[in-house]
Amino acid sequence: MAKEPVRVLVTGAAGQIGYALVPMIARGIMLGPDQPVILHMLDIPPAAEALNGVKMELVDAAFPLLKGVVATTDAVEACTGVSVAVMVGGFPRKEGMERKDVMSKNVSIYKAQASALEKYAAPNCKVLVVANPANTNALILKEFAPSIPEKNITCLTRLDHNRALGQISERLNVQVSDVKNVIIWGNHSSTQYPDVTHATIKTPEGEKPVPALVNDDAWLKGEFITTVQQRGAAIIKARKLSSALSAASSACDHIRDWVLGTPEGTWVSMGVYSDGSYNVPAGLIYSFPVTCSGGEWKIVQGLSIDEFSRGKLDATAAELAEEKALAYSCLS
Ligand SMILES: NC(=O)c1ccc[n+]([C@@H]2O[C@H](COP(=O)([O-])OP(=O)(O)OC[C@H]3O[C@@H](n4cnc5c(N)ncnc54)[C@H](O)[C@@H]3O)[C@@H](O)[C@H]2O)c1
Ligand SMILES: O=C(O)C[C@H](O)C(=O)O
Repeated sequence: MAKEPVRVLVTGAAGQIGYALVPMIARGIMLGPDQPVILHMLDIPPAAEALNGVKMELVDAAFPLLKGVVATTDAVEACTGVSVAVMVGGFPRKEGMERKDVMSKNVSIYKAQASALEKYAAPNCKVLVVANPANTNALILKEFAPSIPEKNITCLTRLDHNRALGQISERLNVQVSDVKNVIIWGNHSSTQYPDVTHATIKTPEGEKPVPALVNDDAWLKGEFITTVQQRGAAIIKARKLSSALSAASSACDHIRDWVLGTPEGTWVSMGVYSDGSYNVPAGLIYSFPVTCSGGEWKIVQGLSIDEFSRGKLDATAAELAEEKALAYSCLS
């Protein structure tokens, strides 16, 4: 029997990530090739005409899984009945800015949209915040939507996770699909900690640890980390626009794994509400290694954390605590 369509919200849908993301959702890349979808696209009035153009293109593409399109500038209409909400709406940084420089504009959007989601989305709606500063926008959304369970509010660090996989694959000249279990800890910012301590490569002789195969601690603790931390800035420098196709693809990966589950023996990185695991202060949205099953994520427990890693985990947590304080000062 054909499945009932799922309503998926994309905010900022007239923007560049939105333009890459909505066709991926309509093709089944986010929720699976047998899951029909109804797309809800929200943007602001100055972008209404462009948004309508995106809607026209979705109709023209005749996606078999696409059962309807709502294109609106009304947050209530956009949020009504959605089971997945991908929050991309906001303002991207420009060259030379840090992601937190867009804080004051973006956190107020997330405070306002929290209540529309809380009141009108389907019960158990899964929320993914993409817009920067992603962790702190997600935290503000959580705090101003107290009836949405905290486990349902997440932010995107899967792009950083995928960037780390890509860097290891290039360095070792192996297929990216053979690299797994990197970790992004902390903030989607230049203090994030891309960690390969527990990462492995699939080889004909079985799984081998990445640190032993790379065999260059200076690179792993230096250039590898800064390349991943600075990749967003490098894309902005090259494109004069922030990453879009990789962000859209990673957002699909994030929701797909959350809804459909992670493969056995594999974890991914998600920004989730900290419960104090790994001595990360509770009450921050922090990126952890997680596995997903039955539509729920779970933080991977018991990984060893050496002194180098401990310092990095704490530094990015400290930045998130600062961002939280700054966000509240912007809202007051
Ligand atoms: N977490 C990540 O990995 C990641 C990756 C790439 C980009 N980003 C962030 O995603 C966001 C979007 O990036 P983009 O390149 O698509 O930007 P963009 O400027 O092309 O698009 C953003 C869209 O949001 C809309 N918008 C603004 N305020 C809104 C509101 N209140 N409600 C609904 N829509 C609203 C704008 O009109 C615009 O159409 C930025 O904050 C960017 O920094 C995050
Ligand atoms: O870096 C940015 O500002 C955009 C995005 O967060 C990215 O990581 O590409």
